[in-house]
Amino acid sequence: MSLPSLLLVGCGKMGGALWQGWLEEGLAPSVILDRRCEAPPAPHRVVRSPSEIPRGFKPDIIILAVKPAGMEETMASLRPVLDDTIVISMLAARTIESLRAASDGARTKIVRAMPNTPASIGKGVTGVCSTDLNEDERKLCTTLLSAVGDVAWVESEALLEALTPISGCGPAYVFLLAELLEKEALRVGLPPDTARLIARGTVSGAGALLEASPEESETLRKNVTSPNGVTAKALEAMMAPEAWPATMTKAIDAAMARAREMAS
Ligand SMILES: NC(=O)C1=CN([C@@H]2O[C@H](COP(=O)(O)OP(=O)(O)OC[C@H]3O[C@@H](n4cnc5c(N)ncnc54)[C@H](OP(=O)(O)O)[C@@H]3O)[C@@H](O)[C@H]2O)C=CC1
Ligand SMILES: O=C(O)[C@@H]1CCC=N1
Repeated sequence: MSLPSLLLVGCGKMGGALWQGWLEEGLAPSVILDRRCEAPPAPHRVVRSPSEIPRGFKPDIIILAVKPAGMEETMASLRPVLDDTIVISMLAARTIESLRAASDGARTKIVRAMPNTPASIGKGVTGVCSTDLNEDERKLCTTLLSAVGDVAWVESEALLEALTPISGCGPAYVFLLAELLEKEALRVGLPPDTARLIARGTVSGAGALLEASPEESETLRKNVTSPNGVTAKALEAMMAPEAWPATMTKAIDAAMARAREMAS
């Protein structure tokens, strides 16, 4: 598939995950700008600073994946290549308005997106929002983002902010579950190799079943829970109102509050 020329700015945890996912699909960015990126130089070009962007290189789409606090500085350094581009910002908590202000009057369309790291294996979920794009540009962004997983366009930035603690942060909660299961496996006496194998295998197997099955997650949970059996006892502890349900609400609220702090 051929795509417009792509400049990936920031190739760390998230930018690197997108890059890996795109590479698998044969959609490598033309140029990657990152001070540390260790990506092999072909088929794309890796540069360490905007001054090293090849003369004459004209990106159509710029993927911004730097830390939120570095947004203004990065946008200012990109000003020479910003005109007539679509900037897709992956930054948490930075509004379209702030990105537009940082673009210093450039003729650029701004898209705000919230991906997640399973993009590196084509299993990401990306929320997207923009009011700047025409139909073709929207399709183009969908093509690019759907190469690394599912894409959900949302109507407003408020909704993008609402999905950030669910899907953007969500993989961390699942990895924490794997960590905790492994610790419990060790605590109840399993050898380390076995503890690791069964904890990771359980989380990844359940995720794969969830993906493959048409059933609701609730049904899949109930399928494991034999009446009056052992799972029921474990879930009684986890599903008590003050346990996981309350913790999850508290966690999502805390993440949203932090995003509001970072935006101000
Ligand atoms: N990690 C995740 O799971 C997710 C992250 N995001 C968003 O993605 C963005 C990036 O996060 P993450 O990948 O975790 O961060 P990282 O710090 O891992 O990656 C950012 C990379 O960009 C480099 N960089 C920053 N500014 C410049 C610059 N001006 N010139 C060259 N290189 C630069 C950084 O180098 P250096 O370290 O030297 O500054 C670093 O290598 C954040 O805004 C975050 O909100 C969104 C969804 C999920
Ligand atoms: O933790 C963060 O701020 C970023 C945004 C979503 C996932 N990581």
